Amino acid sequence: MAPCVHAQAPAAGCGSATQPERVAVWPNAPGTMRLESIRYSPGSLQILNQLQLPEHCSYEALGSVQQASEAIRAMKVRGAPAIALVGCLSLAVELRAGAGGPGLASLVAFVQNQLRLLVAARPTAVNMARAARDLARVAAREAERKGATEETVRERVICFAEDMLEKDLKDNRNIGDLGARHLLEHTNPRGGKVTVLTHCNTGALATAGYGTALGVIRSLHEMGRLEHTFCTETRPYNQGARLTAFELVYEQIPATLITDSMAAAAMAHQGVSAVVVGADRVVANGDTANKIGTYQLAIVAKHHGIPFYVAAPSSSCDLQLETGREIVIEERPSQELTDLNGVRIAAQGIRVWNPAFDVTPHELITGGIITELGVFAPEELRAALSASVFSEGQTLDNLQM
Ligand SMILES: CSC[C@H]1O[C@H](OP(=O)(O)O)[C@H](O)[C@@H]1O
Repeated sequence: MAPCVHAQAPAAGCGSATQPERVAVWPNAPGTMRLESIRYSPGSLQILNQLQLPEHCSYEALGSVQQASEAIRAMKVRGAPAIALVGCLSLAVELRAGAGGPGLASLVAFVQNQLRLLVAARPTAVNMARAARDLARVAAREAERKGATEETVRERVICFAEDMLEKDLKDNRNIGDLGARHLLEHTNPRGGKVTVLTHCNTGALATAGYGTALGVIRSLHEMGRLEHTFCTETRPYNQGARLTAFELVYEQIPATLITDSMAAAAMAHQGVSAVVVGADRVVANGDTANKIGTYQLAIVAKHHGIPFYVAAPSSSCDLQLETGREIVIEERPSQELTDLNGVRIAAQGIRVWNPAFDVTPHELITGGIITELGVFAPEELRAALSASVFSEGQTLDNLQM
């Protein structure tokens, strides 16, 4: 089968642990380079194993949906957009290898079953569920078309999955630029520059590239308007200390790592202009599920009168849920909290609660919700999105796949 026109060429590695090798250059951004969490070419999918960052930079091939589902559940690859991309591209690899069938009906059923497996891996982020609904619809509609063959069904699903890569990168560029401009207009830049505090990892390691909240920081830096970044370590998985710090150092963006417990003091004494975080699921009223610790950052930002922004593509929005109370919050193994690099740090016998996310009420998102379509107040989101990108109908939860 001929590859869809936009398949990515395989890229170089990411070099040594401390000095990662430079890889593809951002479109329209002279001089900056990017890390790649995902490497894809027709029939081949590799992920950067993020459990080993920042010490070791190694790519792992994923040849099946089962392997992708295991890698997502283990958080070798994480980040709402990256999870959806890896899930869908793993299905594309399987289909190109001839999996599924024989016959149109069994091929469509195979696609639906594989997508269910991927959606179940991590339930809070909506991106995989949204992509699964869309891909299942693409497969079913092609199979119903007069003259359809197994080949055409495979090709339609593969092209849809490959399209997602380019779209995510383009969306992140828009999120970065729109968010940077809004932030500069709505805060009081000292000397024309702003200081931003961010949480978890929302950069190239959580997406197809550039990032969402970290994309805003990249755009500010590219405009010469970023004074400084504070990134929180983001216990217990340490996405900030291990991944965001890695990206910021890699691109020589001025930044300081702080513990999660230092965030209030940083907002009180370090001239923070704005807080910008990512999202795993933004619902219709603007309530947002994001990495655990986000909710308290929003409370502290409100106390200090610092604008609090959520940056997320429309693919992270779920208008079929009215409020954040409906969002399923993933709970993760206690070892992620009791152990550090395989060494136990918590007292034996202590009970553990380890929710991977919390929900920030829309009232605390005072800066706005930055999407690729624009920056919206929470109360504007539903109208802004439902007109432009959301095909209503099938709900995400009861995927009739
Ligand atoms: C653009 S990534 C969005 C989101 O995903 C991260 O969660 P995880 O690392 O557990 O997959 C974090 O909540 C980011 O804000």
